[in-house]
Amino acid sequence: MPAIDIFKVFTLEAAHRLPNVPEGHKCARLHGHSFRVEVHLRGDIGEHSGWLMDYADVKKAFQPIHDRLDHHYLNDIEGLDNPTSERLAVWIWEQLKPALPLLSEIVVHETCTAGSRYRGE
Ligand SMILES: Nc1nc2c(c(=O)[nH]1)N=C([C@H](O)[C@H](O)COP(=O)(O)OP(=O)(O)OP(=O)(O)O)CN2
Ligand SMILES: [Zn+2]
Repeated sequence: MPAIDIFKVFTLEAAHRLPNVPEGHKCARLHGHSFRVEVHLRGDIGEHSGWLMDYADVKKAFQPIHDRLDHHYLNDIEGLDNPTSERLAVWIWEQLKPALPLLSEIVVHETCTAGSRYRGE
């Protein structure tokens, strides 16, 4: 069976401010986003199951992370004192990788037009 990529998308609402931006930058002010997080996995399609992994199991693995982020002030979370979308993508990867060894990519959409992609490299 060939290798395949699958993904599941999660949404969460959260507030943040960026403490290290230049003086006067709009992102130094408290504001919020409807973040969209894509969790990608890569591996072989199961011979019998016909899938890589049940999407429901991806959702279960992501739930504790969703609980920590959704409707929270990101700057208060350990490891997210400067919660850029780049830092958030790496943070989510580090939280999720132990539960999802097939994790291949995290994409964080901070707005409709901007975001980050992390592949654990
Ligand atoms: N490389 C990064 N740049 C910026 C980040 C970031 O996390 N990484 N974050 C911000 C802000 O938090 C902001 O929320 C997003 O910025 P921006 O795309 O400028 O937001 P707008 O919706 O106002 O964009 P427009 O396309 O101009 O409407 C800033 N930069
Ligand atoms: Zn922002």
